[in-house]
Amino acid sequence: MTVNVGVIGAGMIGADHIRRLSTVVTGARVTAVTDIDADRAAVVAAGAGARALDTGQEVIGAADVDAVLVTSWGPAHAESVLGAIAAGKPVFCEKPLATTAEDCLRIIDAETAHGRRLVQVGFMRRYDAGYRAMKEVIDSGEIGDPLMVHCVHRNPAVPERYHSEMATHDTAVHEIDTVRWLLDDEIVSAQVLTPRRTRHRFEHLQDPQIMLFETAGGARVDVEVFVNCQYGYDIQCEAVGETGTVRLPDPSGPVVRTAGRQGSAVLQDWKDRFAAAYDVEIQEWVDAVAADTAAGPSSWDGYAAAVICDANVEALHTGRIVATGLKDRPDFYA
Ligand SMILES: NC(=O)c1ccc[n+]([C@@H]2O[C@H](COP(=O)([O-])OP(=O)(O)OC[C@H]3O[C@@H](n4cnc5c(N)ncnc54)[C@H](O)[C@@H]3O)[C@@H](O)[C@H]2O)c1
Ligand SMILES: O[C@H]1[C@H](O)[C@@H](O)[C@H](O)[C@@H](O)[C@H]1O
Repeated sequence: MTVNVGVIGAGMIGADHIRRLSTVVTGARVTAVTDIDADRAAVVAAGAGARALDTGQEVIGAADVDAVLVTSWGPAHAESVLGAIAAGKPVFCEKPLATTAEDCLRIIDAETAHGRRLVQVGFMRRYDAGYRAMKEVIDSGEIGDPLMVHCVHRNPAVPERYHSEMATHDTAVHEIDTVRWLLDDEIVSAQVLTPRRTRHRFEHLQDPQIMLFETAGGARVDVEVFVNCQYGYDIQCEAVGETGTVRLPDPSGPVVRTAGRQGSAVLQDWKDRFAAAYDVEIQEWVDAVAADTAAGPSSWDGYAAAVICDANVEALHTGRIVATGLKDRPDFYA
């Protein structure tokens, strides 16, 4: 079966996923594309041999759309996801699932009422080979119960529009989801420490930030977010267990020795770092849709990320330890 995909939002990641669906992934084709920028939709649709439609609702309702991919701006996600659920169509939504916890809960209610999972959220690190290998080690029990996780998330630089709350919502959200998944544990509190700020930043930005999380099981997680580190895109993660540790492997590249030094390049762009993970993520989504099942990060994971991010932003502004106050996970998402 070929899955016909309709895409809402033809910007940077939307166009990249359309390319992926058209040329990398097997078993899918893009049939319809929309964007509030109609010219952009027309260009991107033409490149994929698809139709450009005027609205997201038209895409969702189209007879030649079996499944929907939402890659518009975050505040527009909830409406499209709710529309797809109402139409009974599977939907892949780039993160965030929605920009408020209330909207995430509306999606959970709609999906639960529908009776089976339709939604997958775009937390692509769960599809990265290195993180998957880490999870296998943790799940095997080889390092004992995990006690601590140390994470580093560094970007070379960010534009002026990037503000202090985005260090949580845009950047650390990846670690928030990844750690919940790696440990199969829930984050119950958040705290943010604010070191001396780098000179290499726009004035309004608190950079770096150190985020401290506690899980329901008592593990402690620290995340260094440093988005103007200058030297490259650097993602690190180490889980420390009772009898050993496991560390995320660095992307491999040739080691060059010359002029009395040895070294290898540091990636500069997050798109390169996770390109393979995006491929696996979208392939697995298409395979699940074709098999009439759903897998991967769920609406519940989208809700949890939203609530934990909100608590973390409150922690940043108040300097306090903030309880995340997540609801109990419904059996539907067990
Ligand atoms: N998982 C990841 O690593 C990852 C990476 C990048 C972006 N994202 C997420 O993907 C989403 C898109 O990011 P981007 O970088 O491609 O942004 P972008 O600004 O390049 O693209 C967004 C596009 O959506 C369109 N749009 C906005 N509202 C719309 C609506 N209501 N209907 C139709 N089109 C609409 C805009 O015109 C724009 O073309 C964001 O939610 C972002 O957080 C996730
Ligand atoms: O939107 C981007 C993206 O999510 C990257 O993966 C992250 O490293 C950046 O900090 C963020 O700004």
